[in-house]
Amino acid sequence: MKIGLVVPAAGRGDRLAAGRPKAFVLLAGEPLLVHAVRGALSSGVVDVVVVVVPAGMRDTVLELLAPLDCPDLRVVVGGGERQDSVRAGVHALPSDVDGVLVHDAARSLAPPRVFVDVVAALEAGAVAVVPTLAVSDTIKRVVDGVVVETVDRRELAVVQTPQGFRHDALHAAHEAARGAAPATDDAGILEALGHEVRVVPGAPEAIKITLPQDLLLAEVLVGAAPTAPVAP
Ligand SMILES: Nc1ccn([C@@H]2O[C@H](COP(=O)(O)OP(=O)(O)OP(=O)(O)O)[C@@H](O)[C@H]2O)c(=O)n1
Ligand SMILES: C[C@](O)(CO)[C@H](O)COP(=O)(O)O
Repeated sequence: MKIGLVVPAAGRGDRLAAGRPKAFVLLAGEPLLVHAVRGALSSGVVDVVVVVVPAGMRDTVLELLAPLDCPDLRVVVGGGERQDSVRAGVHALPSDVDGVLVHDAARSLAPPRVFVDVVAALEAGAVAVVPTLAVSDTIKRVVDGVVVETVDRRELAVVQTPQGFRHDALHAAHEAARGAAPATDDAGILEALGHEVRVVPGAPEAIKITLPQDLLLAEVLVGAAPTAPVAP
């Protein structure tokens, strides 16, 4: 399959409040976006890269990503919501792409193994694939300050990116969702149309860097990453 990668990186990062758009905040001396794209390329499964950026940042991104040797790099400007940015990215893909990986710049430490697993599921025939982790806390539904239910966490999953889709299905779903209330992930848009969404194992280090404490954790995780292959 020919695989396109769409990286939404056009968010403001209000919750991180780092004084610049989040994708350009430094982690171990490099922008979050560079970590995210490098991780995806290391998987060896990506043929085309579309990065979706804030207005005015196109040249900066081309310069930042030049050393990574992206196979076919396109940079487009995003929209007001994540969903608008992903749609702009999907529109920038060449029509001969078969499968699409949508991967948040904010999940900078997603390991190459997850990209490989998501693409393998697409190649096995899935229309939509998400990496998930089990929930480790007890989860309750709370209404007006009162617990109304303890949810069975065995049925719950934390959902990450990269999320993988058949190109035609993702394009059609994003078109159908134009103008609707924004979804928090792309799989949700396909679910709403009745598509089956498969799961593969996520990765604990693929945290979404959202709050200042997430960036601190990411610094620790980068420092803990092995720099050489680990002997069996
Ligand atoms: N209009 C938007 C909003 C978000 N994103 C991207 O979507 C990913 C997940 O979004 P989130 O972590 O919520 O980022 P922000 O919207 O930047 O965060 P905040 O809500 O704190 O401003 C990020 O890589 C972000 O850059 C985007 O491309 N376009
Ligand atoms: C797509 C996502 O990363 C999956 O967990 C998440 O839904 C993005 O959410 P955000 O509220 O836009 O950060």
